Amino acid sequence: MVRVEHLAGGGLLTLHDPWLAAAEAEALFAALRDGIAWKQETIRVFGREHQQPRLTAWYGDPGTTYRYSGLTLEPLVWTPALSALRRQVEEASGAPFNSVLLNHYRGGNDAMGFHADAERELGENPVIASVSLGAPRRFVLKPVRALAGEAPVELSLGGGSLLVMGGTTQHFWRHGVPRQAGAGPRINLTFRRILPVAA
Ligand SMILES: O=C(O)CCC(=O)C(=O)O
Ligand SMILES: [Fe+2]
Repeated sequence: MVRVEHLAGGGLLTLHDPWLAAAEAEALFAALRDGIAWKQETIRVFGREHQQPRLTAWYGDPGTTYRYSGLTLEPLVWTPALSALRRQVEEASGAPFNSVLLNHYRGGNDAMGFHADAERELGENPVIASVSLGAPRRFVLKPVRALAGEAPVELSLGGGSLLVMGGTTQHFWRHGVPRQAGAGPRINLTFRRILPVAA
C-alpha cells in the first residue's frame, strides 16, 4: 500500500508499507543488528553532555562527513547489504543518495527527540528516504511555530516499510520517535544526499 500525505507548508510524505517482502525485511534486520559497527554516541545539547538513547552508525561515499549535535561523523565504507539497499531505495524514490544514518532502537526506552533534518549539507529541500526494520514504531511530525495550529501527523512505521520525506517537510515540520512502552527492537535507515558545503 502507498499512502501520500501532503503537509501544510508544502511538505510531502510517501509511505510504502509494506515495501520489502517480510522474509527479506527480517533477514536484513538480523544482518544489520549483528553486522553493523553500532556505537552509542555522546552529544552536547545546550552545553550538556548526554548519551544518545539509541545506537547509531554512519555509512557513505568518501567525503560525506556529517555534523550534527556537536558530532562529526566520518563515513564507514558501504557494506554489500547497505549498497544493495541504497540502489533499491533510489529506484523506489527516484532520488540519488550518497550516505545513510542507521539508528538501532533496542526497545521502547530508546527514542529520537523532535528535530528537522535541516543541516546545511543536506541542501534546501532534501529528499530523505527512511527504511524501517523490526518492530513497528510511532513516527510523529509536529508543525513549527509558523504553522502553529496545524495538528500533528502520526504514522506507524512497520518493519519493511519505506517513508520518503520531501518538498519543504524539513522547514515546516519536526519529526521524532517517542519512547513507547513495550516496543520491540527496531532498526531505521535514513538515506541522505550530503552536498559539499563551504567551511
Ligand atoms: O527512526 C526513525 O524513524 C527516524 C529517524 C530520523 O528521524 C533520523 O535519523 O533523522
Ligand atoms: Fe530525522
